[in-house]
Amino acid sequence: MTQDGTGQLDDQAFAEWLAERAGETLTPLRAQRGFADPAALKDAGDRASHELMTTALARWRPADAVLSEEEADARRAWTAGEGPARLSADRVWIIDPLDGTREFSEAGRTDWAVHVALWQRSAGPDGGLVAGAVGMPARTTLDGGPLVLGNRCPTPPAVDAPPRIAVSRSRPPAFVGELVDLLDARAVPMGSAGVKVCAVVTGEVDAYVHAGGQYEWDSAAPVAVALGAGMHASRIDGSPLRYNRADPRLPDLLVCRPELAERLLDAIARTGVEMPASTVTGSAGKAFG
Ligand SMILES: Nc1ncnc2c1ncn2[C@@H]1O[C@H](COP(=O)(O)O)[C@@H](OP(=O)(O)O)[C@H]1O
Ligand SMILES: [Mg+2]
Repeated sequence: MTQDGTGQLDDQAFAEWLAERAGETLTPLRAQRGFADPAALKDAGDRASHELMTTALARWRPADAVLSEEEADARRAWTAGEGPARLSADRVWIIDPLDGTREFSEAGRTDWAVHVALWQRSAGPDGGLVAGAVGMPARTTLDGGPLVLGNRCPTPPAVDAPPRIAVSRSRPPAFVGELVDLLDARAVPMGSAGVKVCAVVTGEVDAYVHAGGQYEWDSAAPVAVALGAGMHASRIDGSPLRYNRADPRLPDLLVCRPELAERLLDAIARTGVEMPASTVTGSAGKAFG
């Protein structure tokens, strides 16, 4: 954490730098500890990455607030008149130190990620995401470097084929079978919200649909990356995704190629799934193997 110039990086470059640094902590942990005790490996990964990221944020962005999955009270829904500093802050880093924790603890899997997003109050009536990076430390770029997607990725060309829809391996939405039938689509199970959104951005799939439970840190950085690439990102009823709320639950989302958004939203509504009036947590579907 002594790199010269880190303090001068703009927010987007800093987000990418931080995602890459966290990966440098997580990758050796898997090699050192092995996979015999998955629960201990998950805990060690969550802790080490959270520690590195919050230390870096305190050093390089001391005036900003942080919402991390791994902090005490992260999941608490605050009521009026109480709450952490982030609720009155102008800038909040929303981080998931290790997304796809389950896959991180399984040998050979590369579908886990590090999420770094910056929410800023001045970015809209409800604030908005102004920077974001998703690091995938177990995947590499063509020149062998660690894969980190920022918010300036190009939109991949449209494909004239049945839609491929990324879904959770372990907790896919209950309506996914019906959705796939309605669209003559194909479900593509994989781990990590960040990896699934990046698969949309790179053109590996055309959409990512989730429902049944998630928190702001699961989608903030991936959504910043998706919006930067010109993708559609919303709740599954088409309403906006809002961040840095008193209640951090954000249980459903749709990220997809822009030209598919209307068709997908319409098909999701036709499945009869209960639409998200609030942050109600619903039931997840049957897991993929
Ligand atoms: N029904 C649910 N309730 C709460 N969190 C959920 C969930 N389904 C998925 N998630 C969270 O969303 C992230 C991506 O899930 P998945 O890999 O299954 O697609 C994971 O984050 P973490 O790995 O950070 O816990 C997971 O915990
Ligand atoms: Mg997560």
